[in-house]
Amino acid sequence: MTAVDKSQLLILTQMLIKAHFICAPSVRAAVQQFRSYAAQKMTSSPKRTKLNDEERISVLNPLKESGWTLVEGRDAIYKEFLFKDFNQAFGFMSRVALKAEKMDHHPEWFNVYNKVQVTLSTHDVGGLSQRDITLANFMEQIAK
Ligand SMILES: C[C@H](O)[C@H](O)[C@H]1CNC2=NC(N)=NC(=O)C2=N1
Repeated sequence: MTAVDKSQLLILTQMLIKAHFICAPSVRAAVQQFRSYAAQKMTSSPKRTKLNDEERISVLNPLKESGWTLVEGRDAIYKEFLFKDFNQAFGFMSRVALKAEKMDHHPEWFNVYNKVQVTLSTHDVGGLSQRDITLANFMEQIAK
């Protein structure tokens, strides 16, 4: 390596170090933002498109066995949950509410004392989507 090469290399290295210190915090913030956006998309935001015929059979049948029914005259599913008392019912609703907010997908529901009646449908697409299935399965998990 010639002397000129060495000094050029030194200047370039110094520039890179400077650039790194100037850019690093904002780049790191952007990378962090992208990561959490991607994580959110992957973990808690299934697609908001109508279920196709195949999906209807594979994902709806298990829910039907757990007491979910198809709503008449509307592409939605329904279930009535019964708890020991209001405390249990409201605890259930609180946990579902946090999940719903995370998913940006909200149940239609009605509560009196120990009873919670739930209807799930995706208004944006005018029918059932994977989000309804995910939320219904979450309710099944925590109602046990
Ligand atoms: C603007 C906002 O993303 C939409 O209104 C979301 C909110 N929560 C929702 N919840 C339900 N159940 N269906 C939706 O289509 C829906 N859309």
